[in-house]
Amino acid sequence: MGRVLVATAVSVERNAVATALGALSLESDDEALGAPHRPSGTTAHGGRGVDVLIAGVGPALAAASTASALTAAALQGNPYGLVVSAGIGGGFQPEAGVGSLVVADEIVAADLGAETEDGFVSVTDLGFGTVRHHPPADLVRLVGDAVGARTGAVLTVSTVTGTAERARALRERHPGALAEAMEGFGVAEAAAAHGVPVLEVRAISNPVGPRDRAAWRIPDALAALTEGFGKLLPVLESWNRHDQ
Ligand SMILES: O=C(O)c1cccc(C(=O)CC[C@H]2O[C@@H](n3cnc4c(=O)[nH]cnc43)[C@H](O)[C@@H]2O)c1
Repeated sequence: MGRVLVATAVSVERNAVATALGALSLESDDEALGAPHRPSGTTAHGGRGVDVLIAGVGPALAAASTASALTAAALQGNPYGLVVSAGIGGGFQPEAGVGSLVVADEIVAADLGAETEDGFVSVTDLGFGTVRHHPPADLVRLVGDAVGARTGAVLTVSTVTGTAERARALRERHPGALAEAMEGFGVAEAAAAHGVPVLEVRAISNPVGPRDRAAWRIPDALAALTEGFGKLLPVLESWNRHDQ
């Protein structure tokens, strides 16, 4: 069975996933969400071939951290067979309510492009690179069913949406979007560079829209993440065994 790398952004997310694995131990790490990121000593090693990495906030750091972990594992002759970007995220309303889970069927770099007089133009429309990755459809369906999550596009943004206007603009450009977060596309780029499939799972902590940081329900979302991973792990294990 291939090993699984779960890339979270911050320690509370790593801990929420590691709790589901029974792998919470380790480095005493009291970093709160929003506190400075400490990149060292950040991996929880689950007994089930699953490692949970604190990859950092934002697509660039998440990509660099994930690529480093994938390269190190490959050089050690023990490569990963699947990468999962996991954590909390903003949910587009009313589809993705606070406390619910979303599984990405598409991981989209939503602000990678150029503003023009005629609106936003993605880098692919400018002739460069890619702005979307697709997790394996069978895995998305299996995981969505197992954890009771909606499946749809999850947007990766470098700036958390803070106005109704921007939320509306994102939904107009991406009608299938259920959630936004800040790391999925970076994690997916690293996975793609290594030829490894990717999945993204988000527990919704806040609505996408006007900024109201006090209303973020982070503990509820982290509890949903733990519960979701408890149900998801057997699916990953069996998918790895049978479908790789
Ligand atoms: O309060 C702020 O201004 C602020 C600015 C940047 C980052 C944060 C974080 O708390 C990190 C958010 C962390 O969680 C994910 N997340 C959660 N909700 C959202 C959202 O609505 N839009 C984008 N990302 C979100 C994200 O993946 C980060 O890792 C706060």
